[in-house]
Amino acid sequence: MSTDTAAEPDTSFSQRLWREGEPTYRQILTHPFLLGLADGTLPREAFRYFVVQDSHYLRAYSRCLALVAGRSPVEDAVRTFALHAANAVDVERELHASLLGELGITEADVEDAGVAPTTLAYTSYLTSVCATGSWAEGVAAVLPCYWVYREVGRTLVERSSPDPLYARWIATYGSPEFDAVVDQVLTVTDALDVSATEQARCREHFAVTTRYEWMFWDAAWRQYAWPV
Ligand SMILES: Cc1ncc(CN)c(N)n1
Repeated sequence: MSTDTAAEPDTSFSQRLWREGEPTYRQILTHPFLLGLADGTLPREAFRYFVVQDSHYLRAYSRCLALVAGRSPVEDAVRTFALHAANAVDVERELHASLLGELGITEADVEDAGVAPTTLAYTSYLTSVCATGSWAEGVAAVLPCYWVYREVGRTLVERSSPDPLYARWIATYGSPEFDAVVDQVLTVTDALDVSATEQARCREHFAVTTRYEWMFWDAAWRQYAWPV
């Protein structure tokens, strides 16, 4: 195990990663996009932007999961990430297909909208870490995408939203099925055998991709487009 686990024997690796993202996570919970989603006041245009960009994001994300699966030295983890690359993203794709349909957005509209700056920055970062970092770095980089959404889902699901579309989005991430998917990845994370140097890099990736999660909602809220 890592050289610095002895310093914190009762703290799991995933909990140490979470600490790096926690200040950002607290700001995520009070972001106007999520407050609006929960109370039903989120403008449709912001939600449309989000769903379209998330379609682009998930295409890149499933490739990142396939990269993480292929680079795993642990067979169980190969299976977990390969299944997630196919199935877990499928579940979200189904959600998107139904949301896109109800919002009147076609596949052609998604293509025409193109990849917005924040989506490109986030997916480029993920792809580069998953392709060129160590296996553990890849796991740490993809983890906030699972974990932040689960925590947001858990927080919002009790009160849900008066808007049925927003309620459906909340229900997906607050569901026991999504919970189980995230638990699988946390199990892999806590079994990682990482040196102190690698742990530091993992913590940095976790902090960065948690910030990108905030930025992704913020870009939708502002409908941030290429300035030139
Ligand atoms: C940007 C983003 N981050 C996370 C998730 C949840 N897998 C998502 N669908 N999109």
